[in-house]
Amino acid sequence: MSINNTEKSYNFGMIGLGTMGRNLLLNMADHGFSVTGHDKSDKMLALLEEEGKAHQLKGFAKVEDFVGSLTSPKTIILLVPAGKIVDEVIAEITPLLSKGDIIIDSGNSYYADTTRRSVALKEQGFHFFGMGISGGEEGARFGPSLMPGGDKDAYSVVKDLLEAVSAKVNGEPCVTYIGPGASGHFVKMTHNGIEYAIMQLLAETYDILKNGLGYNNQQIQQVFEKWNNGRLKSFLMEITKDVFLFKDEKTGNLLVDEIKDQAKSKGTGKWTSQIAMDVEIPLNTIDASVAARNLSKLKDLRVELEGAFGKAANITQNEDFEAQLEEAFYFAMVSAYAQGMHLLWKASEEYGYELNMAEIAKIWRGGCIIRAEFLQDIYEAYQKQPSLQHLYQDASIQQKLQKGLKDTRNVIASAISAGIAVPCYAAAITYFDTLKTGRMPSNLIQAQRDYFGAHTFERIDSEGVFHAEWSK
Ligand SMILES: NC(=O)C1=CN([C@@H]2O[C@H](COP(=O)(O)OP(=O)(O)OC[C@H]3O[C@@H](n4cnc5c(N)ncnc54)[C@H](OP(=O)(O)O)[C@@H]3O)[C@@H](O)[C@H]2O)C=CC1
Ligand SMILES: O=C(CO)[C@H](O)[C@H](O)COP(=O)(O)O
Repeated sequence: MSINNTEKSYNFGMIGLGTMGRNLLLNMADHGFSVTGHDKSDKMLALLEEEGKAHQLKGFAKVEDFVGSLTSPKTIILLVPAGKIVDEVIAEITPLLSKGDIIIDSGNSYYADTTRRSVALKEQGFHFFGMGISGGEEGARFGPSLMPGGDKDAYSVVKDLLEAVSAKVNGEPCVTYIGPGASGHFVKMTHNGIEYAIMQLLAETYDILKNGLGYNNQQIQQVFEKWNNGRLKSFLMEITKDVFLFKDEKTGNLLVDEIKDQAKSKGTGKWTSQIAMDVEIPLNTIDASVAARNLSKLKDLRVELEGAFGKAANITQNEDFEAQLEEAFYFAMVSAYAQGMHLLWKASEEYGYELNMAEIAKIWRGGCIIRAEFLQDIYEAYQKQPSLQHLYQDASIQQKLQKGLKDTRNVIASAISAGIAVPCYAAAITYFDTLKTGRMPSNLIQAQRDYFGAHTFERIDSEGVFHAEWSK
């Protein structure tokens, strides 16, 4: 059965019309592209009913009709749940496609799956690329940040479409060709790792304000609102401040107070930490945010241990505490972005992604969940020094970190003294302190390894490896 079918052919097709696919399809239609959709359920019918009059939308309930309606090269974007569904959809459509046709997986697919799919589809003569998308429902509808990576020839076919539908900052589209292979999905995964850390930092700040300083939700909203008018301006700060005033229809209370303190996840944050471990890049702040979601799930154990050890105390505040907290947030936020960029720097080398770090920062300035004023600073840092290993090496960022360091230490020490859990803040300062330690105590680790396992050690004064008979 076809829906709103005509004899017309369509240039781009979307499979998966849920939160993201539906909105991106509407966005494409808004920009005058001739598009059609398909979903395994009857979502196309609902979409046509709601939006069909206002938009030139077509849809097909049968995948054969959907594929058949596309002009060549047939170009299909997938926005279905990541994992085996992507393989199932690819297996369903490839017999209906011809060599040279293009498949774009825009879901949050695991980068190694994208590498596997790229190789397999290339062997079959298809063009394939993995494209990260960020911006949620609103972004997909009115301008997301897009991270396409893989087959460059295929990118040239969809470049105009992607540039048209993406968010714009200073008139420039928030999309760029990221690089070969699974680089698009790797960059999106890293984006989400940073997202986890910033979200957790906002949550820890809420805890400090609420339980440390005794602020109510309105007061917390005001703090975030004030910060959002300054250098901390970001999409996550913006939406978080709104949460504190949102009323629950059911109880009439503020909804935030009615929500369970157990955070869920779909995996991208965990993958970021796992892969960073594989390529030996430390992501202390991001790792702490992944672990914090897991800690949140241990509700019964947390309640039991609160009974045994007691609740956190108040923070004895001085009048500057709020301003110091702003410095601490800035400091910790920088660590999250710096760690993500450091991972990308390493991945570029390790996997041959040839990443342009400035361009990545540039396309994250708009449309995506981690868009923030600070991304302009990151963009400028990598523009000045394209091969910069770490953001902390940038002189202007060094100056800002140095300025807030004393306040940052004071805030984190005060929270820790009061027993308020600040895993990301603590990780941020520890990460910084370790990175600026010229001689770490790791000589002792090597001595221990050699003592119990004859793993050998290296000496400062001579080349080569050595072993000592420690127990003699
Ligand atoms: N939501 C977000 O903010 C973001 C999501 N993403 C990623 O984008 C992808 C899509 O996410 P989202 O839109 O939120 O997910 P949804 O679950 O809202 O939408 C997915 C759609 O795909 C449909 N679907 C499932 N299997 C098939 C199939 N075999 N053939 C055709 N359609 C199918 C689903 O139908 P049914 O419901 O009937 O199963 C559903 O309508 C995911 O990988 C997600 O991680 C990326 C960025 C942001
Ligand atoms: O990609 C996204 C935002 O950028 C998705 O919203 C993703 O689902 C968020 O991750 P999680 O569900 O693990 O919190």
